[in-house]
Amino acid sequence: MIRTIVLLLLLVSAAKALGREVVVGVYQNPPKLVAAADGAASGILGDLLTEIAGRENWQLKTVQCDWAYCLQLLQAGEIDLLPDVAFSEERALLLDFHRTPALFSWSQLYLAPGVPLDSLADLTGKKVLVLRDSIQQRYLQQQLNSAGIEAQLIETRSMAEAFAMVAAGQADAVAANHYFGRAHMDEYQLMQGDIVFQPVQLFYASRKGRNQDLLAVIETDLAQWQANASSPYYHILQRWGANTPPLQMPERVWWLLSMLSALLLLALLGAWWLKKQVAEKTRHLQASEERLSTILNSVDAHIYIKDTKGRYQYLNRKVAELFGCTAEQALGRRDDAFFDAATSANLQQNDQRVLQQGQRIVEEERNCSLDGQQCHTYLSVKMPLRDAKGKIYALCGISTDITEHKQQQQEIHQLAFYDALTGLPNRRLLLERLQHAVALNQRQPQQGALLFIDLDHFKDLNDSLGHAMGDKLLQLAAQRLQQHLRKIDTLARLGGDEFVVLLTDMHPDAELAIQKAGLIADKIVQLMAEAFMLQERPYSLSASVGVVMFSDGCNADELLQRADLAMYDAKERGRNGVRFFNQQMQAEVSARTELATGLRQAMAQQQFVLHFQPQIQGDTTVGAEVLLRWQHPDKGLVAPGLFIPVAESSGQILQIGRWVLQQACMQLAEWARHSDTASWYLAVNVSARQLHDVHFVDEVKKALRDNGAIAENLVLELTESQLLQDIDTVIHKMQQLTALGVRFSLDDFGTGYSSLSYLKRLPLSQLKIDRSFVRDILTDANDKAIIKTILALGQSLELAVIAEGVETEPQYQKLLQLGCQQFQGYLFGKPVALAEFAKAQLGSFTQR
Ligand SMILES: Nc1nc2c(ncn2[C@@H]2O[C@H](COP(=O)(O)O[C@H]3[C@@H](O)[C@H](n4cnc5c(=O)[nH]c(N)nc54)O[C@@H]3COP(=O)(O)O)[C@@H](O)[C@H]2O)c(=O)[nH]1
Repeated sequence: MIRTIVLLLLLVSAAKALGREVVVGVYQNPPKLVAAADGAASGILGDLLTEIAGRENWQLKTVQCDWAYCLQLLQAGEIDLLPDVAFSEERALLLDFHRTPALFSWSQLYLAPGVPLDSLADLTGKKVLVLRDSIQQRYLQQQLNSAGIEAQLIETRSMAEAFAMVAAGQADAVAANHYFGRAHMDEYQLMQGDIVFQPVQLFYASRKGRNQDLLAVIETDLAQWQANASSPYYHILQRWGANTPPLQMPERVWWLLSMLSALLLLALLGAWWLKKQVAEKTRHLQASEERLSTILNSVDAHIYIKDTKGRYQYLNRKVAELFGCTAEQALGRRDDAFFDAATSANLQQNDQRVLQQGQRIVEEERNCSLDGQQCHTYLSVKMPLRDAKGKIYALCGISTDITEHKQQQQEIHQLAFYDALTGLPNRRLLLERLQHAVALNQRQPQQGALLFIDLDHFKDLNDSLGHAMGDKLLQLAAQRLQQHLRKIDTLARLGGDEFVVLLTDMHPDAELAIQKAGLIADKIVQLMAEAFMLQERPYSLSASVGVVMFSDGCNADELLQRADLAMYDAKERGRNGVRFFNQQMQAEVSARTELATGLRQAMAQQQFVLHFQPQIQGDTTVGAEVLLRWQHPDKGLVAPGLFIPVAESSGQILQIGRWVLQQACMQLAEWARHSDTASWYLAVNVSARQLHDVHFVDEVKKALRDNGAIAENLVLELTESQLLQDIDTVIHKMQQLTALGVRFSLDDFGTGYSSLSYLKRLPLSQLKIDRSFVRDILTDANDKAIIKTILALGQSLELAVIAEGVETEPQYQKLLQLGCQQFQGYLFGKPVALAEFAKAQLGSFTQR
């Protein structure tokens, strides 16, 4: 055993004597590490290693490399030791270190002259040189990243190169250990910056698990030497100018480092807070973007953004639906990808007004799909979008589909201004156009005319063939008229069977214009007289036309009223003709209007009175005709011929007739109470309007009932003309009343169409020979013949016949001779008030 130990000791000492080869990496980092001219390791750490190697009999073999390469060689195990290696946890995974630091060092920034640098933030935009793979590089990069500072870190291979580059103005600063910086800053004329960072402990390092023995020796020596101020350690430090005690940091460095750390902490806190704010803002933005998107996609409008080239940059759900694709598919495409050529050209034109002239426009756009099949109308509001400098970079559009609204508007317009049956303009549109034409004519007289057309006896068609056929005929008439008019003329339907033609620009010469209007009116009468085919059968009617020419100071309403008057005049003159308006018509209308007003007052103020004219048979008064008079406060007694026609046309005859019936029945009832007069009857005139009124029968019944009159004593006088219309209804009404006992007399007999066929159907009691025949009975053989015929007719139909207008004894005698038995006329008594009538008829009749 002892021999073995001795042997080992001998081997160790032999090995020592031989000297161990230690491969050392050397790079230039003065004064800490320097490669001497012969390649030997020098500088503080080189000399220390040489001192230790000398004592331990190590043969140092140096390998020159730059820092990064040296580190690679050490990790690869190709060198045994590398001085000047700062400790880090990361490196400790790959390398072994001794425990006692060989040196303490820190890093500082060295600056080109004039570069201000008070804090890390000042590095923004600066170029900073760092040794490649150095801990300064890693540290600075981390700090800059976490503080969000954008500085450019540029790698270099050596400190000397880096200092030279800053000196040459190629960079703003260089990060270096303070040993190198202090030793070289003056040489390169750089300034020491206030930023101090990363204090480090420097060691000799070896590849993990390889040279523990070497590191153990270094550890022992360093520990002993650092504890002894006269040791080689301090000599070497002194030699390389590192006079300050290297084992502790200078106070300023600590202070600076603390400040830096505090600043860093603040910066980190600031960065964290900023990050939080940004995250929060981003969240808010995202949330509000989602909200906005939800809103934009829910609204019932098409919202979009187009760039200056008309390419879609944004579109909401409605637009995507319209295009039939997703929003993403539509982005970047132009309108010509979705609309037909005309639409996209129009859209482009509108867009250019916004994009080039910066206008905000509101336009109605009619957009049709690519195939032109689907067209919609939009109300589009488009406005330019500008950047911070006011330059237009896009447009934003909001388009609302108003197709339905437009259609409704069109329908409303159609309903408001056009006649539903014929499609012609209605009264309102006619008046609008007429007002316009009148105004134009006043500025530029070109002569215009208004033609009022009314179909004659149109009611008969409705009554006989039904309203559907009536409507059909109105449509055919409208078409026929329209075909013969110019495009600039207006044909309107006012309602019922009334049409109006507005003719403008007829002729500057008034005479010629009147001629032209007359020709057109005649043509219309001809056109309407041509048969219409209804249910495949020809139906003929006629029309009456009133014409008025535009004249000074006459407005649209007045013109229409005048044309209407002229048309009525045409009707009164036998229909199927044309009448031009003249002032006399106007005067008649004014008089009629005045009269109608007077009649209303007369009724209200009980100004009507009844006169009675006797009717004679043999020598006896058998009854009387009731004749209406108006006791006018100014004009005296007004005869019915002057007001009955107006009462008829204004409809007041219904009220007046009711009153007459009531009064007549009252009188009948009164007479019935006295034996002398009990058999007297009263003949009451009934107007056409009354007879055709639906309440007529009831009103007669009511008058009889109200007054307790005997129906058999009431004679109602009708005229032949009243029986032309709606004969069946009239017969039915007469039958209802004759069933009660009421009698009917046919007045003015012989003047109208005395048709035997209807005479036989009518439940009549009496025929009344018109006084025009009686007047000339003695002189006119014709009249005499007519009277004879009427008397014969009455006999054969078993009707009583009464002659009216008997004024003279010879007339009376002649009538008696011809066989007439009943008479009425001035010969027997004029129509007089009741009192006078009673006085005259009760006793004095025989004295005539
Ligand atoms: N609907 C109603 N119509 C009425 C009513 N009262 C009258 N009338 C209508 O007015 C017409 C004119 O009536 P009047 O002016 O009263 O004339 C009557 C007689 O005065 C006139 N007459 C009678 N005898 C003679 C005569 O010998 N010579 C002569 N020149 N005239 C005479 O005739 C009129 C009566 O005619 P008629 O009715 O045909 O019998 C009148 O014709 C009615 O139409 C009324 O209440 N309601």
